Amino acid sequence: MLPATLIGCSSKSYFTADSARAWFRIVTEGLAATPEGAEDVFLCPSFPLIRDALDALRPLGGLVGAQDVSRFPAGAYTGEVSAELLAGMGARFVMIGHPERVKHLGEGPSDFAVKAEAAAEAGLVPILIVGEPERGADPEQIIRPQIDIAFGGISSDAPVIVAYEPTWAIGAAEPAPGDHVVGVVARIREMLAERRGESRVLYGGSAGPGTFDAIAAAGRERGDAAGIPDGVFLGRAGVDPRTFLATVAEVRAAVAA
Ligand SMILES: O=C(CO)COP(=O)(O)O
Repeated sequence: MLPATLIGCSSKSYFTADSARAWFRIVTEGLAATPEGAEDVFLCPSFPLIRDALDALRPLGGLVGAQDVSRFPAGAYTGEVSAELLAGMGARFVMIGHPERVKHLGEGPSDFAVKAEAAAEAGLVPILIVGEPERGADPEQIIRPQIDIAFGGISSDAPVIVAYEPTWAIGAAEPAPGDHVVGVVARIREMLAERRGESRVLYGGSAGPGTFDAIAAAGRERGDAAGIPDGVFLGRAGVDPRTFLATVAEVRAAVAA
């Protein structure tokens, strides 16, 4: 079973050994002081930090994901990190389809499909990042194929997470407007309802304190509960441990309200 709410951070390539140590210390202290611990929290750090992330978060019920996975099985693939290794270590998630991997590493939909398959085969849950590349592009037309292609090779029973991250809102001055997010998340849920397995939908893209509240308020205003995501997926803001803790507190309060 996937947690009902998920508040996560992809630390991308931001952490140094020292800043990661500080993050784990501050975040685990903060979460340990809450009744929920880390039961709704996950971190996708760089590969070398996966063990530290597991040691820090798992005792509090938190989950750990990887930012990428090899398309190959364990074997003679120098530099690769197999899904089997990640799963065996205790990781639960693998990010797939992030626009930064498209832009900087030339990945595309066929890579995402192969990686989702490798992940699911090892029992890892793919976190598929979807979203329109430019402001104004039709999210409906873009996201449906992203989901269909990436999940085309995995069983309909496999659990999946979709993070709605419009490319224009990643690394931007502000997140996508709440009203826009609500409309797209509701559609993504309809697309995922065609699958048999469990799914969660998150929002990411310059998310931080205030983002989930704004989306939830827009959802209530539209009377569209299905448009409110199951949580948020932070980049930059989450790399600051105190901002991450503030976001966790905000989402928990909003969900409980
Ligand atoms: O890409 C992201 C998470 O996957 C979001 O990054 P930022 O929050 O830094 O825009």
